[in-house]
Amino acid sequence: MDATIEVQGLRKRYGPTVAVDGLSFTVGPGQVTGFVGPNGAGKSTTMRMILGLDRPDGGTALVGGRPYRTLRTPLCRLGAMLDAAAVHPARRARDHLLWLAHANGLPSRRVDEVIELAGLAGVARRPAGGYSLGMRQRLGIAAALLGDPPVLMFDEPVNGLDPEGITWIRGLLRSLAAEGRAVLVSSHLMSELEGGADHLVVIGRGRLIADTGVAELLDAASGGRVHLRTTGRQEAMTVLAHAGATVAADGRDAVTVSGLPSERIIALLTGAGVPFSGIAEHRASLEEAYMELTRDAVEFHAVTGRERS
Ligand SMILES: Nc1ncnc2c1ncn2[C@@H]1O[C@H](COP(=O)(O)OP(=O)(O)OP(=O)(O)O)[C@@H](O)[C@H]1O
Repeated sequence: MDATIEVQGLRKRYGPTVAVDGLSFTVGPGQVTGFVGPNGAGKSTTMRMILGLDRPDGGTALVGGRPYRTLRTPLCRLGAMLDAAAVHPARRARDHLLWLAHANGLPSRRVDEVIELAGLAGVARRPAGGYSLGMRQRLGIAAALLGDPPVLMFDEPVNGLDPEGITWIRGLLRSLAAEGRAVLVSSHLMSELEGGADHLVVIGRGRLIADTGVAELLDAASGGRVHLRTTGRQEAMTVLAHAGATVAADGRDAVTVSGLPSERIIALLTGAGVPFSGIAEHRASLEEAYMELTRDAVEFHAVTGRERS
């Protein structure tokens, strides 16, 4: 079976609210795809439709080429965590997982493997009622991994976790993708995906804003800007502007230059005898790139928020 999720023209409306508005994207194997958008953008609704928990008003969502509801061994096709595991407080993690495994025809041996994978070995025999949010997230992830599925989907898995938990999840997602699986992970905070995702599907107001590799997005957002440190700021600005660059003073002894590559800037300044002590190409952060992409969607939400109050 293909390790893919294919969403095509997906639509969902709740009364007057259009939650998902003609969304199409593909989640491919061997990479972590970040599914990003502001609060209310439609991420959870899309994931519920992929899992067949919500019926689309239009469009299709396929897991390995088939609708989730038609899969004969769904747990072995797609593992998902939409909420931190909801477990009876008196039930132990191991028993919860054993019950899930047996209900799906999976061996008890697999339960011990996922307990190990999710880092729950130390607490698996304690009642879940005493678990922290982080431990419940790990239990949800263990359950998603039970069927060893080629496709994984996690809704806001790092929400509320401490830095150690975030680092752990990031590593886990990367290793799952390195095994060739398709991994879709949602977040409303781009910073949570920095260093964790290879590809991004960005949505706003239920619509696709960007479907792009992380590297391409960062290159585009970096915009060829160069930071220059110089004691001859005015002179540097004149020389570079004359050569066609866009220049902006940046503090007392620095200039931001766009429109010229660094080698050309160095050649021009050296030729004109303008001293400079540092030159660095600007690298946008993922957060910066995301803010740029979603500005319109966020403005929309700010307006509707005011209208509601
Ligand atoms: N069951 C529902 N009934 C009515 N409206 C809903 C329902 N589920 C979602 N919505 C609305 O649909 C829109 C999309 O919500 P959704 O939860 O899918 O967004 P999200 O991107 O997952 O947001 P968040 O990052 O806050 O989880 C929102 O306006 C939300 O209020």
